[in-house]
Order: sequence, then structure tokens, then C-alpha cells
Amino acid sequence: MLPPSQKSQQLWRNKDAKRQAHTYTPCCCSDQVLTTRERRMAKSREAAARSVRKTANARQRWKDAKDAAKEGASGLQAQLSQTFTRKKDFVDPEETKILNKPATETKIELFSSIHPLFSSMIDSSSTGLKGKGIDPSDLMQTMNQMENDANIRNNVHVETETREKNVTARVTKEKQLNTHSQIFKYAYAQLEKEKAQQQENKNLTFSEVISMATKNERRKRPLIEISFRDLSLTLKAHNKLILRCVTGKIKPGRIAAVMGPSGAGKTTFLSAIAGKALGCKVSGSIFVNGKNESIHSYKKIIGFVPQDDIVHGNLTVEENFRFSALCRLPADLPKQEKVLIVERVIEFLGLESVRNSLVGTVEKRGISGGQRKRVNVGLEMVMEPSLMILDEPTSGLDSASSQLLLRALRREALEGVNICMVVHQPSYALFNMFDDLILLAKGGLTVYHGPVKKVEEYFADLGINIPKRINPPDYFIDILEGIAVPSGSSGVSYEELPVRWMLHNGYPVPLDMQKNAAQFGMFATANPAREKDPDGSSHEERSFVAELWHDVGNVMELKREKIRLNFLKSKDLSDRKTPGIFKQYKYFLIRVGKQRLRESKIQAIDYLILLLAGACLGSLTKASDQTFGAAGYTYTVIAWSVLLPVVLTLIATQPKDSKILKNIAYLCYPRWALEAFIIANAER
Ligand SMILES: Nc1ncnc2c1ncn2[C@@H]1O[C@H](COP(=O)(O)OP(=O)(O)OP(=O)(O)O)[C@@H](O)[C@H]1O
Repeated sequence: MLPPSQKSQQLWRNKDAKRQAHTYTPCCCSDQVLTTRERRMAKSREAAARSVRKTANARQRWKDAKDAAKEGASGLQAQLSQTFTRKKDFVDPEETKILNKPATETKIELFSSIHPLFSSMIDSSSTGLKGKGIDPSDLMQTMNQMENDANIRNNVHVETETREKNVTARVTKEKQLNTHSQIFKYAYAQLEKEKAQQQENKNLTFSEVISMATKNERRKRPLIEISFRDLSLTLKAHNKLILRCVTGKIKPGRIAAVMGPSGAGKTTFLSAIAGKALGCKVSGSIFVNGKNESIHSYKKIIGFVPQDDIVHGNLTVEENFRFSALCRLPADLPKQEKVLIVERVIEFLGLESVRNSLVGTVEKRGISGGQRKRVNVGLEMVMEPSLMILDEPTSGLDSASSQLLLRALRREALEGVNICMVVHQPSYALFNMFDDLILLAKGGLTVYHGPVKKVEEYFADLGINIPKRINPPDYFIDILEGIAVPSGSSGVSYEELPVRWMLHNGYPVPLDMQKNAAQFGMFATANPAREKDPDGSSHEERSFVAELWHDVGNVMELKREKIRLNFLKSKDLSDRKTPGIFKQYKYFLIRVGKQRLRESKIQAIDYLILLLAGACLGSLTKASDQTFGAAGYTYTVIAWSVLLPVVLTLIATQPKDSKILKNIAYLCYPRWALEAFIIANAER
């Protein structure tokens, strides 16, 4: 039990942490400038969202009324055609009843309340129809006319057009959007439209869903399928096999989970397929869309979320997304489309409430750990990748947040994105949200690779049945860890499972694994965790100098590989033209500028140094030249030293200002330029 004073302190700390996650308190003048600017932008964005919501509501009312009127009109049509078959001069009392049918009446009333034209049309049609025998299909025609009439639409506040004929027309229209609020209005209107479409899609029949999914024009992104055969990785430094004979395929439009005990080689596997396995000797083959091409040729459309954070703590959630989108989306994509993509990701990931909060650093707390994880994923989602590789994106998330993340990824998969992720201990609900499973045993050997739905059946065929009330993924991992002994009739040991998988699929079994057949009484496996030591060199006693030389060689080799990976250009097959180096340089500079403004302490020290430098320079001038107006000069130098960085930062971070001024700002701050370049290259 904590004493009351400590208890209240803890309570206060918790409250403070919560408060900081949602509101960002500036701690210096430069922060204040940014915050005020952002608050103004947030206000205009919220106004845009409100206006779009109003429009969407109006559109919904219009749609309801139109449906009601159509229903009423067809009812009317049916009744009238009945009536006209009867004697013309005979007035059926039922007719009046039908025309005054309460439901229809209500709907017609609703529709006529929207536009007076309709009420007059109803009047004239009903009397005319009754009296003169006008064809009731005129009613439908007039309705269509009304639907196409821009003035009428304006009367019901349908401000944004609802049907764009094609993308080109839309892009032309989009080019006219300039202001912040126009862009956001456009983005929110699109989002509302997508939501409405989603709602409509819920009512589709199975065949309609299939035909929709197979329509080529719905697939915006190029598809990437990765197949790998006999993929093995050996750590060069230790001559240790960490991934062995992995064969399989990850497909577009599907989410594959990679699971296995700790140290099984899951991260290594992801690095291998992403072409990021540094310090390793790779054997076997990796095919992209069935062709033997380098995965680096597609790096512009591959999103990689590593285990460690890639977010910038001194930027807000939205800023993080915006910078990623600006640098990695196609350069010719209109700005409003980029904003729309960012907004969509914020919504999909449920980050709306923290969009303006700082992500946070070690010194300054920001959003929660779960939100931070989602931001990590979002950074890659905003670049609209075709292949997404994620290393433990759900670790540290509760079940609800993990499911939210999976739902967001499912939406990506519906667009044809190929998603492969490492996941630890998923709940049963989460486990069932995956399409495929790659189960690795220690030593990087495959135990299962196929649909999630068939994994239980496969293990049951081996005689391994999942005990009641045990989560299947937990049970599989326990077996592979050697914690649980497989239940069932077969008596299969966990060490046999990789070879069982090879035999099940007719894959060749490596020689050293065949040798141990007698041990298991079958054509079986060696201990998969056993390290391969082909030349026995690891047992060799080496002198200290030889070992040091060996280590230095490995480090140098690793550095060389890193440089080659970062700077050597491979043929680009991604069909995406991202912004050029100068554009990217500009984005990085703006980003670094914002970060520096927020790092108030470092900024203050920088200013202090500049102040001292200015003072020194000023005193020197004063000492050597008495007649040059030294005092004034000193103060000028000091003032410029202090003010220049602030002025340049402000100019550089303004979204719309004189291009010349901005370029001067970029040129005048070489240190930032250098920083931006280093960061840019380190991140690629
Ligand atoms: N660069 C490296 N240097 C030394 N050992 C390495 C290196 N990379 C991987 N390994 C070893 O390879 C094995 C597989 O590592 P990997 O990170 O792929 O495992 P994992 O399944 O992702 O583990 P976890 O679930 O704990 O993250 C481990 O035993 C690890 O120690």
C-alpha cells in the first residue's frame, strides 16, 4: 500500500501523462509559434469536416427522399395502370384510398418539402393523370431531370458533386483546390463517400462482391507476389544457420502471420524477403511476381515496419504521416489526394483524437505506447505500398487495439496489398483474422505454411490435437518451444515437425537431417536448433589478434553492405516516380526545422553559443577598429546571431510563402541541410 501522499502524487502523474498525450503544451516561444499556427490550421480543418458532414447529411436526406419518391411513383404507376384498364368514367373509391395511402403520402410530403417543383409536379401529375391520362413515367423522367439539375441540388446543399466520370476529370477539378480548407473539404467529402460506398457494399450479394473484387479498375496498386524456394541464411560472422530451407509464397490481397518461438528466425525471414538481411549469406531463391528480380527494384512500393520505432518523437502524429506521404507518394499526385490518403490512414487507425499530439520522446511524453505502434504502421500505410512487411506491430497492444490494427490492414489487403507480419501470442479472434500462417521452429525451419483455416487439420493429421480451452496459436508455440508435449496418438516429437512438413510437401530433406532418421525411427530430422558448423572453424582456438582481425573484418563487411544497400541503385520496376532529391531535401529541411523548433533546450544552447560567438566577434571588431562604430556593430552581430536562425526557421516552415525567401532560408542554414541529408540517407 502506498502512503496517501505518494498515492496522490502517482494519481497526479497518471493524470498528467494522460493530459500530455492529448494536449501539447509549448514550452518556449518557438514552440508557441508552431502551436498557434497548428491550432489555426486545425480550426479550418474542423470547419471543413463540419461542412462536409452537413453536406453528407443533406445528401442522405436527398437520397432518402428520392428513394421514397421513386417508390411512391412506381406505386402510383402500378395503381394508375390498374385504374386505366377499368372504365375511364368509373371512379373507383379504392383509387382515392391508394393515392392517400399513409406511407406514400408521408414520403411524397417529405420529397415535396425538399423542392416546391416536386409538389407542383405531384399536384399536376396526380390531377392530370387522373383527369387526362398522362403517362406516369413522366414522373420518373422529371425526377431524373431534377437529379441532374445543379440548382436543385444546390437547394439541398449538395455542394460536392457525387459522381465523377473518370479519374482524369477528377484530377483536373482537383487542380483548382488551393486553400487549406478547400483541400480538407475535398478529403473529408471523399472519405464520407467511401464510407457510404462501404455501407452499400455491405448489402452486396456474394457474386457481386466477387465481381467487384475481380474488377481490374478497383485495384489501384500494382500487385506483388513473393515466392521463395529453399531460402537459407547463414550469419557470416558466426557461420551460423539462422534460417533453413524455407519454401513458400506470400500473396497479394492476403495477410500472412509469421509465428514461432523466440529466436526462431522470424525477423530474419522478414529481412530476407525485404532484401535487408545484412551480414548474412543468403542461399535459395526469391521470386517477385514469378520473376527472378531483385526486391530492391520494388523498394518504392514496399513498406517495412521494423520492431523498433521509426516515428519522430518531436513531430505530431499528423506531421509524421504528412512527411512520409510527401516524400514517398508519387510526385505527380495532387496535394489534396495526399491529404486524403493521410486522413484515411488517421481514420482507419483510430488516431483522430491524437492527430495533433506530439508522438513523444524519452524526455517529453507523448501519445500512448499503443498509439505509437499504430503511428509506426501508419507511416508505411500512407505511402500506399503494394507489399507491407511488419515486425511485431501488435506487440504491447491489447486485444482491441490489435484487432483495430488488423482491420486497418485488412482494408489495405482489399486493395491488393500483400501483407506479411510477425505476430506474438495472438488471441484466437486475432489469429482468425489472418489468411495464412508461416510457423517456424527454432533453427529457422518451417513447420507449417498455408491457410490459417487448415492448420488445425494439418496438425490433427499428424495426431496432434489441440486440447479444449487452449488457444491454438499458444499451443503450437508451446509445442515448438518444447514446453508442451504434443497430445494425441502419434507421439510426434516437436523436433520431427520440420521434416514432417518437408515430407508432406515433397520438399528435399537436407542430408544432415536425414542422418538422424534412426533416432526418430523414421526418415527424420536432426535437432533443428543445432547449429551448422561445416568447417568446424568455430571450435578452433584463435589468438586474440586473429579474433580481433576477424571481428574488424566482419564489421567492415557489414558497413560495406549497408552502404551498398543505401546508395547503390538497382533498376526501378515499381512504376512510381517519387519527388526528386531537391524536393525531398526541402521536405526534410522543413521537418528538421520543426523538430529543432520543438527541441527548445538544444535550441537555447545553440542560441547561447551564437550569442557568445556574436559577442566575441563584436569585441574583436571593437578592439581593432575604434572608428568603425564598433558598439553598433557588436549589437548587430548579436542580434543577427540570435534572430537569424529563428527567422530562417520560420520562413522555411511556412507552407506557402515566397519561393525565393524559402530558398535563401535553405541555403543559409548549411548545418540543417547537412542534418537533413544525413537523416534522409540513414532512413532510406
Ligand atoms: N546480426 C546477428 N548477429 C548475431 N546473431 C543474430 C543476428 N541476427 C540474428 N541472429 C540470431 O538468429 C536467431 C534468429 O533471430 P531473429 O531475430 O530472426 O529471431 P526472432 O524469431 O525474430 O526472435 P524474437 O521473436 O525474439 O524477436 C537468433 O538466435 C539470433 O540471436
